[in-house]
Amino acid sequence: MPLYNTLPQDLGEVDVIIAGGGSAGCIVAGRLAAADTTLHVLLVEGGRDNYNVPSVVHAALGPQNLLPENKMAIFYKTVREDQLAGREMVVPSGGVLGGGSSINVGLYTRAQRSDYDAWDMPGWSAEELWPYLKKLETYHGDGKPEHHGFEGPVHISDGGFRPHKLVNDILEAAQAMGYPEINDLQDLESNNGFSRWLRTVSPEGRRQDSAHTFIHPLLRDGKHPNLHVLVEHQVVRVLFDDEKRASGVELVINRTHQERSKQVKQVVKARKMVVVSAGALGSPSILERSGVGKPEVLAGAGVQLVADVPGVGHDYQDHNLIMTPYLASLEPEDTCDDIFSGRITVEQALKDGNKKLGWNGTDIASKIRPKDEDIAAMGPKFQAAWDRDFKDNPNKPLMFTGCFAGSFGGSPTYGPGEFITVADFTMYPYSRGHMHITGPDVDDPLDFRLNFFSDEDDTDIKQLMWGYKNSREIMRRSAFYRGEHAPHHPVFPPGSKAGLVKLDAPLFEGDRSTVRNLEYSAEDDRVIEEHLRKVVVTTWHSLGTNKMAPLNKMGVVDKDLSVYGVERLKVVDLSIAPGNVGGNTNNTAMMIGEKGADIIAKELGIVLSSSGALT
Ligand SMILES: Cc1cc2nc3c(=O)[nH]c(=O)nc-3n(C[C@H](O)[C@H](O)[C@H](O)COP(=O)(O)OP(=O)(O)OC[C@H]3O[C@@H](n4cnc5c(N)ncnc54)[C@H](O)[C@@H]3O)c2cc1C
Repeated sequence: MPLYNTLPQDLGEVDVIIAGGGSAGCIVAGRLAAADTTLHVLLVEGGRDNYNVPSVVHAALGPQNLLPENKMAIFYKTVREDQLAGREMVVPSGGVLGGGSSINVGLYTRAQRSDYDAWDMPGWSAEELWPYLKKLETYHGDGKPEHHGFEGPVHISDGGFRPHKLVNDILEAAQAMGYPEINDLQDLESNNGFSRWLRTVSPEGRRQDSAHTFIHPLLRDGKHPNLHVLVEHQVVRVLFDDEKRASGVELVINRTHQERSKQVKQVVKARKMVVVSAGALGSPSILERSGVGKPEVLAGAGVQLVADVPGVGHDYQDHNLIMTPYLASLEPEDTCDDIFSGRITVEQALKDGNKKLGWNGTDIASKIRPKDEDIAAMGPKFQAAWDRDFKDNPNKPLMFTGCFAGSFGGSPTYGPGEFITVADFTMYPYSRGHMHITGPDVDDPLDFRLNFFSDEDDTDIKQLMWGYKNSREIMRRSAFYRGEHAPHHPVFPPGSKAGLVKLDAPLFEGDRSTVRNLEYSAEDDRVIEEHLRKVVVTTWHSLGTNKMAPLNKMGVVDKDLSVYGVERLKVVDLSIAPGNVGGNTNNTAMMIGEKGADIIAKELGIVLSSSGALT
């Protein structure tokens, strides 16, 4: 089984090196190694192996992966951001084999048709990407068969558990606000409704991360000695020959996992290609440390220039998220709280075969747009942005609103069924940040800025303000609603008509349409804005830092994912996304992995299987 945490002495040269084993990288490595067993592929992952790790396999234990002591995530820290109430923000990102797909919430969300079309690159229109979207999955949900795949390694299902009473209640509440239930919101076309969300979890309740689906089967079938996986090692930089062809990588032991007494660098050579796949926050740093980037950034970091590609690390994007808890009267068995709070131990849950272990707590979510009167209420600048970018494109949602059954993160002090948490994130924020190196080594500080809420017209904060108000109205129309959990809501002034409440019963008897919308004054809006600056966080959906676009438009890679100015070097991960997508990003990262594998295979003269099956 060629998985190592020490570089074997005889592994000095392979055909293809993939730097970063996350959602996309594992797919590239798995597809290539499976298709041609004479091709020696080395996947280098900074994090540890994830095989059968309980917090990976059981989606309900996912939040444990965000505890720093568990060493499953990389915590990228930003500079102090004044527009975010002076906070230094932290963006956790997958830091283990499988990357984000091993630690994420597991929501199965595809982008919208118009997202890929707007990328405007030959070979990357939604129509051309359909085969890759289908190839990766085995789908167990509703919808039309022509929109899904049924032979791929990644099973998509409800994971074997759903709290139906809660789900139906929220769907009815959303309907009372004008949002219908949509059978399949992941067909690239549907929009402006709620849906019973599926998960990247198998019907048996096992997480479907890229490593368990594309790497571990090959490591264990005895037929793929050509696939080598090196964990707990970081790629410092890509090496080039005199013709600026990528010829190998320089590695170091990852200090998070093993002793590295001194900066001992090791080299592995690549006969054919190097693929950088370290994610939107990891890949730009590898390129810059390799001498590919903006000359001023490289000079400041003491790195010699190889290729002048100013777009590297530029135009960072994410979605803007708020998680807002509400007081609820839920059935304890309908929430995650018992597992999160430790009332049920993992050992007990495993012993009992508790189906909640395969649950991510999120069964209902949406892709939604504001109504005309909401848009007008957000002022002329917002109206102009809407008219320009959304109005004539009904395929484009403004907001994701989803409900998490319990208190996200949990606490032993919370009573069972006492909370529900709403997640709202804006799909297409206008603000852009950046990610750059400040020195040549992996341990040098990074110059990372989210820059949320920095757009000139304040459109981004207005979008999220609408999200807060709109989801509050949906909660107010649910039967379980008992008010707002005050510590995590805006502090409205005394006498405000939008003041927080604590109730003993629902706001309606029988007919939800009797509930009237709250009224917000200008002062209330000011208070919400102040609140949002304090609570907005990453949605863990970093992308766009090595854009696929023409070089003169700050592009870093071309349509074949080749890095400008050098040869034999590709980037295959979410950093290449030139524009944002209307949904959670793991599916897009996996699609990029499939498409990247196909591009590379064609260039190397390898034939990939046309079905989704791995071998
Ligand atoms: C907590 C969390 C929750 C999320 N929830 C969802 C969700 O519910 N649904 C959804 O669709 N999306 C979700 N996402 C987002 C999704 O998982 C990511 O967009 C996706 O994983 C990105 O894939 P990628 O291949 O671009 O990068 P990643 O998966 O991040 O892979 C990059 C890999 O490179 C490694 N690496 C970094 N630097 C180096 C280096 N120098 N050398 C070697 N290796 C390196 C990292 O350890 C990592 O394994 C979530 C993400 C997180 C973190």
